[in-house]
Amino acid sequence: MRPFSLLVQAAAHPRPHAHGRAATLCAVRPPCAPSIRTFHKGPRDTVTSHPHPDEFSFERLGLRAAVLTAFRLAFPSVKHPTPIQHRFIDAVLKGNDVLLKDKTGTGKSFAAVLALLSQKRGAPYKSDVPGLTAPVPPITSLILVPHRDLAYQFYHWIERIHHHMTPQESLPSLAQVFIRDSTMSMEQQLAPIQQTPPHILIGTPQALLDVVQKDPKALPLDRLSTIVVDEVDYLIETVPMLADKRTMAKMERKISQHPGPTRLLLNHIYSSASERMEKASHQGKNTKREPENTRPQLVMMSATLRNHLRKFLLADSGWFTKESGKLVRITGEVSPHDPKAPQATEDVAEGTVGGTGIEHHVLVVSKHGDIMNIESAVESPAVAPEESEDMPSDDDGALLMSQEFDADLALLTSLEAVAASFAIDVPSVALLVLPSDASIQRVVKELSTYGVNAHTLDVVKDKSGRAHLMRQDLDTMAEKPTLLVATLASTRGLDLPGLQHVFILGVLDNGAVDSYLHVAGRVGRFGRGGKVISVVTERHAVKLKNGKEVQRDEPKMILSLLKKAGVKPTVYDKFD
Ligand SMILES: Nc1ncnc2c1ncn2[C@@H]1O[C@H](COP(=O)(O)OP(=O)(O)OP(=O)(O)O)[C@@H](O)[C@H]1O
Repeated sequence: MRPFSLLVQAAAHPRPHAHGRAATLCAVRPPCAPSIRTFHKGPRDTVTSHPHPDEFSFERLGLRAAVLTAFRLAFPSVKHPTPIQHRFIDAVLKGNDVLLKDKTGTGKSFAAVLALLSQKRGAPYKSDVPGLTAPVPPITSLILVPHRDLAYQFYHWIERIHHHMTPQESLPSLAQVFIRDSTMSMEQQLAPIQQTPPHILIGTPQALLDVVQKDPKALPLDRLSTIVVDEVDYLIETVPMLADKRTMAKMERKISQHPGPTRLLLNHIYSSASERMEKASHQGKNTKREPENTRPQLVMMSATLRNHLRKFLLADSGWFTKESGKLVRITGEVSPHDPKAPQATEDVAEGTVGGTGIEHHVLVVSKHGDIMNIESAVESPAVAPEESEDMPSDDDGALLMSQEFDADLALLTSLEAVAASFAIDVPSVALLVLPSDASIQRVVKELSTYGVNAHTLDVVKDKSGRAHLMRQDLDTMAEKPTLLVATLASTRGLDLPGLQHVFILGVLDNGAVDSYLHVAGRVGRFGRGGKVISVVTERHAVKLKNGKEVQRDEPKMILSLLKKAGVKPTVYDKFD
């Protein structure tokens, strides 16, 4: 079996040179200024994603020599950092807190890895773990990710670089993954991390929170130098500005009563750090010299960062530094839907789909099983209809199909459309993303009855420590094209550079634009092209859990979200 790396090796090439605009670092005013609810935007560091080799080089960034040499050998196709990567790595290595937003597939996560690998490791200390007598080095950085596949992707990049490092420390001392694993007890999972604390620990917030809640001393989180939160808008829930203030208040109450694991974990880490720093300053200790008496540097990033989340992070969370000039905000090319752009509203997506060469198609499945391009898929821009009253909302509970609509027929016809497109259009590998409540197993089974080589998308680590796609012999992908099937929850941030086609079944996340942007962003990475093909069902009645019947108009929902995302559906020429 060939490793997952082969997908990565087919990695994107940088775009042809484009001149980057000079960027200015900006600092956000310390949150101790005026009111806690006041949000100081400050100037943004807005730069272009395109590389400019003369100005920007990995060599100038001060990466650790061993890391630089190994990275060059492991990723020969990655020649120059983009201006944003340059700014980002520089800011991280200087110890600043960073809030980064740039399009999907522009190398944010990859740049974070290079920066973290180059960080200095703290001095060994006497651990609290029973039975551990010799001093151990601290965990330097913690990377928080929304799902296991992304954790293994980070791990895999590090593994590839580690392979070329000299002198070579052991891989577990460089990086380890900590995710929920039902096959092992928490203690069994923790043992290798406690025995050999890694330089970089990659984990999901829930798994780490489980540990902290059971035993706050089990992991030395009080000695972390840096915390990176990838896909921050997915991990931290905030309430958007709504016209209905009562609903907003209700949602805010819900979040404060039941904060998610990332909030709880960061609250734990940063409030403990503040307490320690306060105590140390009362005792007159020099906090700079004692790692356990400082707060960890915080780096957060995503391709989509709504204003309400940004406000929460910068003004209310209390996690970012209050030190003047120590917080760097970096924003990629401004999308036409950025709040700075004319007519933009809070409700409009603040992100764009990564590649410029991505085509967006929408196929509509009729009640009678016909498949056709969405009506407005022409050269002219699609006009999105107004939001309708009868569109189901999250509060209505899960949707149930009504008697008149044959959900099974719709599903099978949609899968038939995917199977047909896959057969004629996909040379090696494609991704099919399903709604969160769909059964991957059933879809994989149905697709195989249409002769599709379909598999669950699953990145795993094997016994030798290598990360790869489960059950995938990537050697055979070109001979036997493969369709990887996943749900929305497990595709965030995933990098499959060979991917040129993403199929989306239905309208994901009830029409949330950001979800579409992230799924679509699995293609078109680093300037490559790709196709995003949504297969939706004609308007039909659905029964909600509360017994109410509403109309679900998927064609209308998708047109509305595409308009917000700033993209136009074009005709998919394989169908009428
Ligand atoms: N400077 C570079 N030149 C060429 N390729 C690069 C460069 N930096 C990263 N890449 C490649 O680009 C791909 C995308 O990287 P990455 O997953 O870090 O993007 P991202 O911005 O984090 O995406 P997302 O927003 O979807 O999480 C990877 O395959 C990586 O190897």
